[in-house]
Amino acid sequence: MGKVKGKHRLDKFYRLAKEHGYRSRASWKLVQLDSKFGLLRSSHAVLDLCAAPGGWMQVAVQRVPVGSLVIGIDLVPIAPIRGAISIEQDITKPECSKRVKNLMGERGVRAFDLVLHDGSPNVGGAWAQEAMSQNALVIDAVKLATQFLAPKGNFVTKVFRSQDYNSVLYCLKQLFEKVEVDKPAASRSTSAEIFVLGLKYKAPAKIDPRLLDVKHLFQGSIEPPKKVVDVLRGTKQKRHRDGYEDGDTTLRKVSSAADFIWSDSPLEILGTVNFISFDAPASVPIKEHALTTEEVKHLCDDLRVLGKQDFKHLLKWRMNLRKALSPSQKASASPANIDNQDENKEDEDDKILNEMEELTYAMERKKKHAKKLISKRRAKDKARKATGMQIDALEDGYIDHELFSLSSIKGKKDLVAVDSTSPEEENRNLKDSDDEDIHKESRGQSSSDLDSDEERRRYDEQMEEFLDQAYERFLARKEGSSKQRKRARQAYADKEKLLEGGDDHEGICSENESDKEGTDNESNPLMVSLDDGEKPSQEEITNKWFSQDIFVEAAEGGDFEVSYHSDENEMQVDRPVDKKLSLPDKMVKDKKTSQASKEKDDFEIVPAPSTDTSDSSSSDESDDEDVETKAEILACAKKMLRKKQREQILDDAYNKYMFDDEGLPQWFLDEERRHRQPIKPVTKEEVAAMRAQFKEINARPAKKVAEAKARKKQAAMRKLEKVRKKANSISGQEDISDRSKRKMIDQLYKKAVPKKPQKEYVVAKKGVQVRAGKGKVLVDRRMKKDARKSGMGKAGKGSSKKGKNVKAKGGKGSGKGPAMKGKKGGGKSKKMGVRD
Ligand SMILES: C[S@@+](CC[C@H](N)C(=O)[O-])C[C@H]1O[C@@H](n2cnc3c(N)ncnc32)[C@H](O)[C@@H]1O
Repeated sequence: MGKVKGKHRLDKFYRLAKEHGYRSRASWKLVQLDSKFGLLRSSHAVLDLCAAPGGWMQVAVQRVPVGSLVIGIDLVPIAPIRGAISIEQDITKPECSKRVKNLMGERGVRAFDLVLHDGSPNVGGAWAQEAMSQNALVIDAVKLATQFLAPKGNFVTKVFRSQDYNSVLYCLKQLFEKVEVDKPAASRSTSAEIFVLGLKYKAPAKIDPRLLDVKHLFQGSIEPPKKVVDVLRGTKQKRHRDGYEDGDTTLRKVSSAADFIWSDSPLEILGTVNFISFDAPASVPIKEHALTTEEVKHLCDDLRVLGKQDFKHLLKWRMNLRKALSPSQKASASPANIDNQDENKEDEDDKILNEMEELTYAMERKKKHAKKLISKRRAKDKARKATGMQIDALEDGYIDHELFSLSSIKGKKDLVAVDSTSPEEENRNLKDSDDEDIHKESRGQSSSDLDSDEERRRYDEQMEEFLDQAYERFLARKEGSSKQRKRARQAYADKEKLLEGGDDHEGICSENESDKEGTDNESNPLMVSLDDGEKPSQEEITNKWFSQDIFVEAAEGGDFEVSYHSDENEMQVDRPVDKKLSLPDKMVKDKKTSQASKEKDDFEIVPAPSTDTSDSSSSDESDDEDVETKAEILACAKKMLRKKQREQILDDAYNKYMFDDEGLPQWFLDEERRHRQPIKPVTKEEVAAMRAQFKEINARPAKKVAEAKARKKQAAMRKLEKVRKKANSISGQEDISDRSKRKMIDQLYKKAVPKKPQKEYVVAKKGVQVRAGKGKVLVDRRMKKDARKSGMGKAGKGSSKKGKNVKAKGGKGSGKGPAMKGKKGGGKSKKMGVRD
């Protein structure tokens, strides 16, 4: 009867039962039922039917209130259990109830609160027969329960899944207010057993004898409606943990193997039965066939526990077997083909289902990924805003490769389109594309992280500030060099001349462009073929570079001057003296080719700036300057980190002097430059604090000093360790008294620990001069007396060692005693040791 053999028998509950000293693993079933329904804690009298070897009895004794009666009955003797009475009887026999009644009389118990039944008939044989006798035994147990159960008492019985199960339920429902069905975890899923609980016995005055008559009861068993389970999608259906769906109460539904193999609707059979039997004579050749492996037989044993793969396995077995047993049927169209079609359909359904599952999973993954990206981006934006830093364009996910790809510009038209896009349009485009970017990102594509207007503005401001500072530093260094200023002014005038007659320069560019126009229409004008036979000369490159709008506009605005040194092969951008906007020195580039320029006359030759002696000022001075500037910048940067302060600094940057008024007299401009210095956003104190920080960093001990200190510390530790060992050995000696041991140990430690230099107060005699050396403090008499008094006060208060010492010393050297006038001090002074 679904008996488990071999290793599987010794499962978790078997081991647990052993550990807890229970006689059977079945004990755990009652433990679990009791935990769920709370049966035992309120039961003062328990009758356990079919109780051997006594596992349930043990649990009952443990869980019932103290002094309760627990009686166990079984066909076989039960070894004594403390707190329980066991009877050797057949529960189907009338003697059994007599014995119980006698015992009840003896113990003064009128009825039982709980009747348990876990009986299994000891009849080996066919399953159906066994199930029948099992259920008959259940009814015998119910009979006893009706005799001995107190009103509202409970009844627990084990039932085997079979056709009679419904009848048992019907019977119990007549007798109990509530009927529950449960399969505790300790009950093996492979077992057909299930537990039925009759709760709150109705205790009817009269019971219809037919209700407890097995023949009568089981004859009228109702055939439950057939319910076909789609076994291949079984996992999607709601599982009935108790093993039964509503209205489906038949436990053992059997189909013969022959029926299953030759049926036209195998899936229906698999869905309706829970056991495929090989007992019928028609199934014998199937059973003996090589294709019917042990695994198949095992699967047929209980279809309820099978999964989708198992059912597929059975269906495959059926198909193969059909082919093997009747090859003629293979060709015939009807049942086999229909089956095949069915199976194919199922397979397809399966595939679709699997695909759908995979798709949903993939979509979820993508969603998660997109969310992650967005949150990452937000976090970065936040961090950037907090620190006021610019985007690190090289970071992953922030590069729009297309944006910087020249290959995306297919022809001149594209280039014109790029050029002609106004900043407003660009911003609009950026905004429009922002949403798209998010979607792109969510699609896992690389997208550019475009700056917001705010960031662009900040970037421009910072760049301008940087340029301003660089130019101011430059001016500060150059100030005083009137020669230089003169030259700059000269350069400025020359530049104007250059611009006036600069048509040639432009002409070259336009000529070059017009030359190529015909061919450039279809090619990217920004991409130059490397295979071109004629490479552009350095001048051409230079011309092209400086012909860009930005330089022309800047030159027109007088921001800087472009000049070209053909002699020195140097191209230079000169800064005007009276403009703050300047380009860094790096703009001066070395010319690599030494090719002579044909158009050298087109450029004004400006001598390279001579190295001023004031520039080569001492390195100390420049270092100081650097530190000062660095401190200023850092102080400023520190302020910029805070939003409010940053906004304040930015606000202050807007003022009425922002724009250079035109037509102002030169002397006024000079004065302005000299006297109207911008107010720095940081105070002197803040800069000083920053400098102090530098100093602090510089003042940190050098590595070697730190190492030396560490070595010293290590040596001290080693010494202490040695002393500790010695002290241990001293304390271990038995022939020395404790006092002397302590003394010796004290001495050891004194030697080991370096002494702190003690302060020594020296009291001078009147009119005698005393030299106070290192560690000596010169005090007058009054002070000395005060010190002694305070020392005595302490000593008087407590019994501390220190106090005592001070007192003793004070006593010695007090008043007119010899210590005061003593000759030890050479008549000139007396020394008095006072502990800190
Ligand atoms: C599964 S065991 C019970 C285990 C028990 N609940 C425990 O925890 O140890 C089933 C018991 O029912 C007993 N049994 C079967 N038929 C019986 C009957 N007619 N009268 C009494 N006991 C019976 C068997 O002897 C067997 O010991």
